[in-house]
Amino acid sequence: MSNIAQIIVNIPTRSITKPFSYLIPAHLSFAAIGWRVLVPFGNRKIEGFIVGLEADNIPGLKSILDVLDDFPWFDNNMLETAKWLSNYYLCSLAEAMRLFIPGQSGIKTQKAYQIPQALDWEYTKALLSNKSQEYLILLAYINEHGPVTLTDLAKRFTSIAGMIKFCLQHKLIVTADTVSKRGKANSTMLIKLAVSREIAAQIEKALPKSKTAQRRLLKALLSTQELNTVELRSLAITQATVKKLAEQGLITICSVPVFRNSYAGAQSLATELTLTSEQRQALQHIIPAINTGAYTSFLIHGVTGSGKTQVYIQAAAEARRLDRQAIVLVPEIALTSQIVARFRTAFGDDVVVMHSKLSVGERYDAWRRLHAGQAGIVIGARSALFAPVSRLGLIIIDEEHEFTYKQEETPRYHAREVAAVRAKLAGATVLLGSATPAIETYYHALQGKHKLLPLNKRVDDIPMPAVTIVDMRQELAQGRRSVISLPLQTMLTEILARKEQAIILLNRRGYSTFVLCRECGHVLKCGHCDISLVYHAPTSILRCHYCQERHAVPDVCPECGSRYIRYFGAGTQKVEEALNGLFPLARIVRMDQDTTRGKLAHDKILAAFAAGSYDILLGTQMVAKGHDIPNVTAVGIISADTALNLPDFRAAEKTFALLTQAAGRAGRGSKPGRVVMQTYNPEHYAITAGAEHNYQEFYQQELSFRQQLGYPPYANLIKITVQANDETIVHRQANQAAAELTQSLAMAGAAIIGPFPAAVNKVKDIFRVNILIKTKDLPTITKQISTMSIANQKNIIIDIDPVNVL
Ligand SMILES: Nc1ncnc2c1ncn2[C@@H]1O[C@H](COP(=O)(O)OP(=O)(O)OP(=O)(O)O)[C@@H](O)[C@H]1O
Ligand SMILES: [Zn+2]
Repeated sequence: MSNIAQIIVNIPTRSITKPFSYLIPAHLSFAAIGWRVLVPFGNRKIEGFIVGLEADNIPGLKSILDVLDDFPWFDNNMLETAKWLSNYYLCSLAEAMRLFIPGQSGIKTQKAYQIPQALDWEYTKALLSNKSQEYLILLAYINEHGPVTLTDLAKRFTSIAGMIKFCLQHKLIVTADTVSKRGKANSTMLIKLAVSREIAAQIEKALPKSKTAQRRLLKALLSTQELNTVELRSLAITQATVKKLAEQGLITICSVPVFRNSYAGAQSLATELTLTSEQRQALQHIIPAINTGAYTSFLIHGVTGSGKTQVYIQAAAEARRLDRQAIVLVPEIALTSQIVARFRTAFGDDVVVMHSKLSVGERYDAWRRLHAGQAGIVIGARSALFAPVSRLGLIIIDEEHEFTYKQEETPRYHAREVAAVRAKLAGATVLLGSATPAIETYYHALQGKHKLLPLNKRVDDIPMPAVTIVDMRQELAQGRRSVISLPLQTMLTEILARKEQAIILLNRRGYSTFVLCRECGHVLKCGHCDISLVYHAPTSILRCHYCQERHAVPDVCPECGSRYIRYFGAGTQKVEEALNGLFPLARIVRMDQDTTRGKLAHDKILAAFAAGSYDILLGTQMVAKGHDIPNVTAVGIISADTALNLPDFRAAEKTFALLTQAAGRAGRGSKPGRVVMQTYNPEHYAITAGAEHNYQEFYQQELSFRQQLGYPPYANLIKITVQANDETIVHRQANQAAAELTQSLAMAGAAIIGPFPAAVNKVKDIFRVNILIKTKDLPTITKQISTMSIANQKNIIIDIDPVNVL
């Protein structure tokens, strides 16, 4: 029989990647893989998860102290998903499993005191004879209630610290830690009669008149069989009364989980809205798939404003009807309060929202409710994928093309890939949704990996907005130097006069994006990062957007001493200034990283804008995402080219998606929408196709480009990044790694590109050099890499299917 458990301890640190061995004591022999346990670790007691079992005889092992739940925390599907993750993304099982473990440890240990077993009370009394009575009272209290915490004692005794010190010194008390789980249980107390009704009735009559509460409780139980906490409260019956009757053996107290299912709300919503014929058709495929209980994956390719959310809600309702749970992933929880609100309207308390602002207790509570099946729908960013739902029936990934679905730290997983694995194990349905699906996803859909469900029209046949492309070279030729072109200015003037609203996008924050000496051409750069400093206007400060360092603006060029220091490139602050100049009466609100630092800042700005408190919402890509505001009839894109010129093979895809999404915010209500796109590349297919809302056109062009260069979806990529604070070392190591890779992978038909310095080759004083591997046989290549020395070097990052290749 296995007597040793391998345990991953739950300490939020990346440095612990290996499990530790602990002895399983006989009375806990039922503890199996997946159980959450309490183990000694250093001089602490902490939470751990059993990941392996073996039978062996290793001397000197510490024992597991206790189990923390009465069920295994990891079910088989969760464990299998973690194993897949560790194989596919080349991380340790511990790192993969940690994804399923909510943040910080869920247990709390507190110092406590108790009386040692062999305390000689006679000796103690003698010892304390010249001390105050308080000492004996204290010891008696600890004896009766121990172990007791210092906090508890401090409430009852004054000058407790001195007494504790004395008692510890003389071994009258010993320390013992108490362990409690954070997060309150979602259960309610239920009271029942423990004796027959006849006996209960007799006792009730025999009770003295003064015991009114006890009589009231018995009477109530005689008439209703059982009472819960709420009913007890309404009868004004206290815990003390309940306890008295329980002690006499007249009643039993049990605890039952609260089950909240607000599915009823969904039905009423379903009847209120008449689905569009396209929504209905999509659901005619999705609903039977959910019912089969076998894995199916769908791609809902729906233009902006086609009502994808409603399809998600109906699909979730079907999963709930079958008593299965749903995971809903959104790109960024702070920007998606609208979808959360719609799910809440439909499902009420059945929805659990996971976000980083939850406290440990709240997070735990959410986890427990999902685990116990008391909540059926979890909405959150990519990490919600690891929610402990044991009856998974549906995974929805909204805006599936978004890059936030890729985690940029170990384990570098992509939510779309992991969702497929989890769903396959659980026999669940996957719904991917987007107006601009990732090239890979659409390609895979055409290959049959996802069933393609198009929503080609906006609800109510609302037309797509009309887009004007403005060639900024022409503007300049006509002597116009403003960041706001004439067509954009005209459009804004018109809609402001009609009391309609506008969204203006510029995906760069700050005032000026670089500062240059006109005399010698020197560009001011961060001392720690190889990137130009951004000028921020209100504080007149230069900031590095990579390490956040601040610099004062120099009076003269640090290179040549010239006074000709000038500012170039426009950020959101500059556009705000220009808009204020052109439209002094318009109410303008800016939303970018600088204005959304506070909690709920995004929500506040968006809610105020949606409520009509502002006329123009200006900001970075966060203004372009998913918002559904009927009075927005105009969208202005200051620079369609911000992402286009980056040396990234996904530059066009990013540009097309952002333009389409941004344009899609216009004209979603009864009034038609218009869009102005400013660009220096008016002929580029990402821009022309974006202006025509023509995904097919973009897809065809982009696919042939990918095919020519052998990029995804025609091959898989692996990015190897070597990092070090010394430039020579980093290059030497990267060259070595590349040589090693070439030698061992060439046979397997992989192409090795590089090493080449990262686009920003130094960040926070760390130099970075990349190597890219292209392969059509990812499993073989990753397996090969896992055996190489680079797989175990701390300063080398291996990124499977990287989203960012820069
Ligand atoms: N069947 C329907 N009848 C009437 N209105 C609907 C219907 N379905 C959805 N709507 C409304 O249409 C609007 C657009 O829907 P939704 O926000 O789901 O679009 P979307 O497809 O997610 O768009 P985007 O990709 O731009 O985020 C919303 O205001 C929604 O309430
Ligand atoms: Zn910096």
